[in-house]
Amino acid sequence: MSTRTLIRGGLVITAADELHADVLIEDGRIAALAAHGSDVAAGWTAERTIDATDRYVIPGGVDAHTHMELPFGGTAASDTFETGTRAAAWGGTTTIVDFAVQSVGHSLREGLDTWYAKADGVCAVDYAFHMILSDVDEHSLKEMDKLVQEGITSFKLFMAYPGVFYSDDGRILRAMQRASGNGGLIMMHAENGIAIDVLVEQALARGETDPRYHGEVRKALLEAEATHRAIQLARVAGSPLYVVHVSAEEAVAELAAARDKGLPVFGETCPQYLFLSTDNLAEPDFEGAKYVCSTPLRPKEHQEALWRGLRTNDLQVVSTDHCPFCFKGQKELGRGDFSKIPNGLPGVENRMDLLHQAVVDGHISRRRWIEIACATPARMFGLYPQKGTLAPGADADVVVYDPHARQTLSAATHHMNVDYSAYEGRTVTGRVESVLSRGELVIDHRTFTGRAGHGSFVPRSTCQYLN
Ligand SMILES: NC(=O)NCCC(=O)O
Ligand SMILES: [Zn+2]
Ligand SMILES: [Zn+2]
Repeated sequence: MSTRTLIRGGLVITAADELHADVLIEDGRIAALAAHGSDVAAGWTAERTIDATDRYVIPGGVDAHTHMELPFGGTAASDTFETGTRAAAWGGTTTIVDFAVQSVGHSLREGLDTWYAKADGVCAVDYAFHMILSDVDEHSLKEMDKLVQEGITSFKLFMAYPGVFYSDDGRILRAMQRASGNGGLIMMHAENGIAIDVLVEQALARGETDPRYHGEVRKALLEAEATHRAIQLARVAGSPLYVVHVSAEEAVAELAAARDKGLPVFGETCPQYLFLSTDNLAEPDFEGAKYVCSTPLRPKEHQEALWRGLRTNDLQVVSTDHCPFCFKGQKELGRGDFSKIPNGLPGVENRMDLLHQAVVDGHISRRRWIEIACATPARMFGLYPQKGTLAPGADADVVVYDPHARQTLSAATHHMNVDYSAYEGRTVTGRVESVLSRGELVIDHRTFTGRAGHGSFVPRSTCQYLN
């Protein structure tokens, strides 16, 4: 049976356009858009009408970098696929791309099947997977081809974390060569992990154990060096490259120089690098542990380069790298030794609001907000135009957004399964009011009306951002 929903009276914003239009949804897809008051829109009827007067009507957010339940440092990220996708819905994100993990000594298949099982039947919104390569060998290189066919079209490699996820340059080059043949996109955690481990050892030997030293040893120059090296390896392999969680001004400069040469090199940053800094890492009484992630938070001066990169398109995507660990019992594992603090910050619920605040603050335009948070991640990872835009035929993943509401971000009110907010007490302008996922209301005027299991796995095509 056909179900029709009408969203009346809002300002529709996509990466390409802003239009005062009504949106007709039928059978989980956008059926049509028509100007308010037009004969076409006036003729529409529906079982359900949502009043979006004085509201924005925007595509559901696409968060291309999350880690639900990621095992890390002897513990695991505290959001499950159930709690994490519910929090995503609250924050106006209707698609996540999470990272399935290949463990050393195991196949990609085993890792991917573990992630399918974790997510199956529990997600509130749609999800897709990238694959983390931790053990590049002949077998896993062949498996990459099969995964691309299966809709897992991007592969993350780590120049950091020796002994865990780390790949040396030879393995990275081989994976890039394979990706250049099968259409996969290589995503890079670009930090010189071998050098960082030396600096960690030396810092601890000097008794420098507080969280702030996490930021000091993970030097901006070592992010820039790894970014430069990854770009050169990708050139040699003839593959495109997407650098994840860029935080250092010097790394942005490497990306900009590569892009000036016309190379297919892309960069992602995250809200924590745009809004937080080493000042947070230096908070007393071990509070700085809440802000330990890698790449690390940088001194405030780096933020302007990130905003500029987002405006000039040297950075294309803002994802969260959502990887929450509770302060109690998880971050605390690193009391007395910063290198034992599990790395990662919560944020899947906050991204759309923080980026709207960036619109209010004049860093980016409204359309650029939608471009970096919805449209480009969808195109970068082969989900467009099913996701990331509002156009006939697209999935009806729609957010009704109140641009005037004021809210104070806090662990007391957020829905992520983590006992602190990285943005505690920060007041932002703008708030998600209602959210549809494939035409189903999952947030209805600030009430969760979704269900675990509504979210489906979405196979992806290859990168659509190259041309
Ligand atoms: N980013 C972070 O600190 N934790 C998650 C793992 C990663 O993305 O490197
Ligand atoms: Zn990473
Ligand atoms: Zn990550």
